[in-house]
Amino acid sequence: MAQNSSTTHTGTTGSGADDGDSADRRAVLTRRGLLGAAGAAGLAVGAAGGVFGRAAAGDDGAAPSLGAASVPFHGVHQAGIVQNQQSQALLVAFDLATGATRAGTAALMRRWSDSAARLAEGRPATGHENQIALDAGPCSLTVTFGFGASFFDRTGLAAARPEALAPLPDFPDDAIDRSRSDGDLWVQICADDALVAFHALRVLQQQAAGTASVRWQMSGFSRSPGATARPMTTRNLMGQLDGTNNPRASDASFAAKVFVPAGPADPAWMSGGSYAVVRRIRMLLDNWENLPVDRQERVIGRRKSDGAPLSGGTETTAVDLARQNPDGTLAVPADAHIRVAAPAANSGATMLRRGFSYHDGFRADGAPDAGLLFIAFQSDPLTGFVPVQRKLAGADSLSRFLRHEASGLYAVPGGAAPGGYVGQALLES
Ligand SMILES: C=CC1=C(C)c2cc3[nH]c(cc4nc(cc5[nH]c(cc1n2)c(C)c5CCC(=O)O)C(CCC(=O)O)=C4C)c(C)c3C=C
Ligand SMILES: [Fe+2]
Repeated sequence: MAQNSSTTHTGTTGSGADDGDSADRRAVLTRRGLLGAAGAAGLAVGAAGGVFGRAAAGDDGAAPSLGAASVPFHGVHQAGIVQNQQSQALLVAFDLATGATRAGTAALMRRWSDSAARLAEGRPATGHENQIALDAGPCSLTVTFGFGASFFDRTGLAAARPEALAPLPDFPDDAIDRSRSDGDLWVQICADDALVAFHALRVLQQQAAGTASVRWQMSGFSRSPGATARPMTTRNLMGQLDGTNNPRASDASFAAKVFVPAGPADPAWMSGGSYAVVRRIRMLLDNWENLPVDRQERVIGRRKSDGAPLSGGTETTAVDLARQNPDGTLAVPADAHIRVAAPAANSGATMLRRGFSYHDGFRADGAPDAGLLFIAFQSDPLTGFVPVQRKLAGADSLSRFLRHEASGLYAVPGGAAPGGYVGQALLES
């Protein structure tokens, strides 16, 4: 089965996984044939990096367009994990209807997978087509499906529930709203166009009718492709470059850290899959913005302007946690986020962070309801997210500026082959 890595997405980086060095694996599509010239002209500049960034020409010499960029749905792994973050994300959890059967759930996963594959190619959905994305190409749409712990009880598959899907522990200072957490099914929809993403959401919701209904939904965003003079790590709403020290697909240990291996230790249906931890983390932005920049930098352990570690060098220089200032203090403070979260401080715990910013208006006290939809993919949350968050909750100076308000953990099965559907090996076992 092919890897689903072909895309013309050349925008901002942030997840670290599908970075510039994988550009040669990308199929370069041009806007011709997918979009009308007039409507796409503006988009073409942004997607290619155009006058600002890295440009790539199509086989007819035309610049590839943002709209025409596509990520195949089918592959060994589901799409939406290793690809660069798109500018738009819709996260949605569904609960199965009372009386939903395993067969009915399997039929839903088949419908959803068929639609996700069609939409990822820029084709209309079968049934429930609402024309919302009528004039657009696929815009790097990815749809990623996951199963929550409750999914297994509801479908009579309790015995198949992986140990790794044990409920996340309560962490100190968590303020979790259960109505916006968990869920039987989780769907991550990402695209470089808000209408394309919403179109996919509506199609999936309508195709679920009678089998599953929405439990919660959250909307996130990241940098738009072409917004910066060169492709670079995206910034979060605290203004920091966020994603620098993510594992890279070129790292020898990348697959072992992010994807479930084939082998007796893990369920066969999870082979090539991953576990997604989702946390809605509100930022106390008024407090944060009142902190002088040099103190903000000591909270994270990196320079705000360019992301360089306080131990010296540039953004990509390896952090030297032992380095001392001339006065003998640690260059990267003992409670700095990057020190407390580092794999070296957590028995090698690693995860692929692929979060999105959110902003949902303002709270009664005038503070923005805004922060990070933290999403982390890993081969085992019990050796990935859990120990790191346990440590952060107690020792990270960034935690003074954060509130964890919603939480979810989902088994994200491996990708589907053409003609198959996500979760087939589990639901037909
Ligand atoms: C449990 C895991 C983590 C949570 C929750 C988390 C929240 C969180 N992080 C930032 C901002 C930054 N994080 C950075 C690095 C970083 N963060 C984690 C883990 C969690 N972060 C790790 C493992 C790392 C890498 C550490 C390393 O090895 O260097 C950075 C620095 C840049 C980078 O490497 O990405 C920033 C900035 C926020 C704002 C936040 C919650 C809202
Ligand atoms: Fe972090």
